[in-house]
Amino acid sequence: MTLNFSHLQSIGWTNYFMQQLSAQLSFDELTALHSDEEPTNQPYAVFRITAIHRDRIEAIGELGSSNLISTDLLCPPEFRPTSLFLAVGDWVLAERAEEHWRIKLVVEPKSRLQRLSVDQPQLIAANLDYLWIVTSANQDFNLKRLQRYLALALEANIEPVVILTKSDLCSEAELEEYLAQLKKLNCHLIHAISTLEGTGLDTLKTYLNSGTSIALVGSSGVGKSSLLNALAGTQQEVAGIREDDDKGKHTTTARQLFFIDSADEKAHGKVAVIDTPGMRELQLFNSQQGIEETFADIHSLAQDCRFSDCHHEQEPGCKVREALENGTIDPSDFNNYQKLLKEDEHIKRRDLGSHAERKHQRSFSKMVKTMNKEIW
Ligand SMILES: Nc1nc2c(ncn2[C@@H]2O[C@H](COP(=O)(O)OP(=O)(O)OP(=O)(O)O)[C@@H](O)[C@H]2O)c(=O)[nH]1
Ligand SMILES: [Zn+2]
Repeated sequence: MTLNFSHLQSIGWTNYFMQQLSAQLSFDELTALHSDEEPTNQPYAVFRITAIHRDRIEAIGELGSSNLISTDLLCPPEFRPTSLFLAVGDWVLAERAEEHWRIKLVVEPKSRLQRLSVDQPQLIAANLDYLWIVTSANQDFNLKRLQRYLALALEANIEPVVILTKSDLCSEAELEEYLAQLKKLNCHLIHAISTLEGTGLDTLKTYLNSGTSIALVGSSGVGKSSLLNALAGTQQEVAGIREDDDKGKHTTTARQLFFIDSADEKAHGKVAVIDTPGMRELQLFNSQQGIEETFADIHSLAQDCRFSDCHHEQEPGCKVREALENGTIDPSDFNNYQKLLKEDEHIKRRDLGSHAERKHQRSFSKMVKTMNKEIW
């Protein structure tokens, strides 16, 4: 039989993930996944992680041809600590474990956002199409912080969208000035809105196509939740009904994925949105490429410096210095470029030891899994 992923598609499942999953499974496992069994006997099912709590993982999936259901997944030790191995938005294959479902593998993600939190790498979200970088048209406005978010998105190959909120708080002239500054960023999707006056919301609705996944980042109070509520038309709610019980249905957590109705004509279409209230300080790591893309103009000049290891200080033939002197590049952009790269380099050097250790652990658990498969 052909698998019916129709409900999953409305929450972001695509052929891309099917291909990844097929490549990760053995023939027998694939056959079992496509089995004709009743949902109650189905050995495997695909779920999307919607929340990661200390003691449990919430996910949403489709059993048989039933509607979407929400359930808790069992998390085996090889996926712990979850902050390293699982992210909200990840697709997982789970196997039946009596009346529960246990995570078996993570479908190779299309994109993953990560940061350093209390000196530890932490996955923020996975499989996003857009990162909505939200700032407000008042004292929160800070280009340097936006560049940091931009690097985060570009590093993860997620399309960044800059949203300037609370446009009602400033004059036309001030708004023009804010927008002029934003246009200097290496991001061509920029929108000014006011949820108070309802302006600009229609443009944002064009992003809300069925199956799309969006995360919102920005300082506390810039209006992320207000924006989401305005777009959803209602309070955010978790799609699907819970299979087992009603505990923790709306527990607040830093990492939670909600579904709002899509704005396109497809009935029952959903858009996955992740609000990130916990992300006040964003510490990037492993983000060299994202930083270079964020400052593409400076980076491309740096490629032309006479010395490949040019520090852009007093070296002869430095194209960056030259551009700084003739005003082609902004000194504050240059400072931020240098600062972010230095931070990234510093963390890389400091963490080299522990990262290598983790990589070793991961390849070890992979080896054990392969051995188990062979024994089977
Ligand atoms: N003037 C004006 N105020 C707004 C607008 N949007 C939101 N606000 C106000 O800004 C405040 C913060 O809004 P929230 O939506 O809670 O901000 P947030 O980004 O979700 O904040 P955290 O949840 O702390 O991350 C509230 O008092 C809102 O009423 C707007 O378009 N114009
Ligand atoms: Zn140089």
